[in-house]
Amino acid sequence: MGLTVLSGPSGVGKGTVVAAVRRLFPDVWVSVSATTRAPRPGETDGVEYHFVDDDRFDRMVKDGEFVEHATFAGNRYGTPRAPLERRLDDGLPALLEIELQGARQVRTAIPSARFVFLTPPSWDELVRRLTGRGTERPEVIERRLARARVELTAEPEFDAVVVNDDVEAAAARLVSLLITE
Ligand SMILES: Nc1nc2c(ncn2[C@@H]2O[C@H](COP(=O)(O)OP(=O)(O)O)[C@@H](O)[C@H]2O)c(=O)[nH]1
Ligand SMILES: Nc1ncnc2c1ncn2[C@@H]1O[C@H](COP(=O)(O)OP(=O)(O)O)[C@@H](O)[C@H]1O
Repeated sequence: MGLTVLSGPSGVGKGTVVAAVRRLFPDVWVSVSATTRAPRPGETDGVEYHFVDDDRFDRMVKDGEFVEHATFAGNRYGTPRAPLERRLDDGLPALLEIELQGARQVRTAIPSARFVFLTPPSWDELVRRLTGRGTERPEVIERRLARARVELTAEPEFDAVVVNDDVEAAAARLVSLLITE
């Protein structure tokens, strides 16, 4: 049981499925990324993300503090190296929820990781979910949907594909992948 990387287009339900995975499998450790995105209502610094400004993000990049980092829809995101390495050194399961460019960097840095792609039942359903969440302005949704079209073509790069039709079923499938050698 090592590292599992979960990717998939914005709005597919990664956050929702990861929350269900935590309930089914409380031993899983989920990395907390750093981001320059502004917190959404209800998000707490250090819980969903470490919210940092651009200067701090630059310094973290320069100091080699990230396993991977990428810009997504105008904001920067990165996986802090030290907590992940501690967890993997102890041989415990770890989960990263990151976008495609970051997943590709992890594939190079940690080739033994397992890569899982979460996909929507249909394009229209993805649009409905991203719009229905109501957390982004229309132009941000457009940017994320444009990016989603690109990300969906990368599905064949992944070791496993999970369709997020039903949240609990998708979460159970992800847990089974997390605990498989
Ligand atoms: N490369 C990379 N992507 C990340 C990281 N943390 C989050 N992301 C991805 O960045 C994208 C945008 O995340 P966010 O703004 O929280 O929106 P949401 O995932 O649609 O709720 C998603 O695809 C996340 O999986 C990270 O540390 N590195
Ligand atoms: N299986 C599902 N069926 C219907 N709606 C879903 C499902 N999974 C997630 N959602 C909804 O879709 C929206 C986007 O989910 P979210 O977890 O924020 O996606 P992501 O983290 O991939 O951007 C949310 O409003 C969420 O409640």
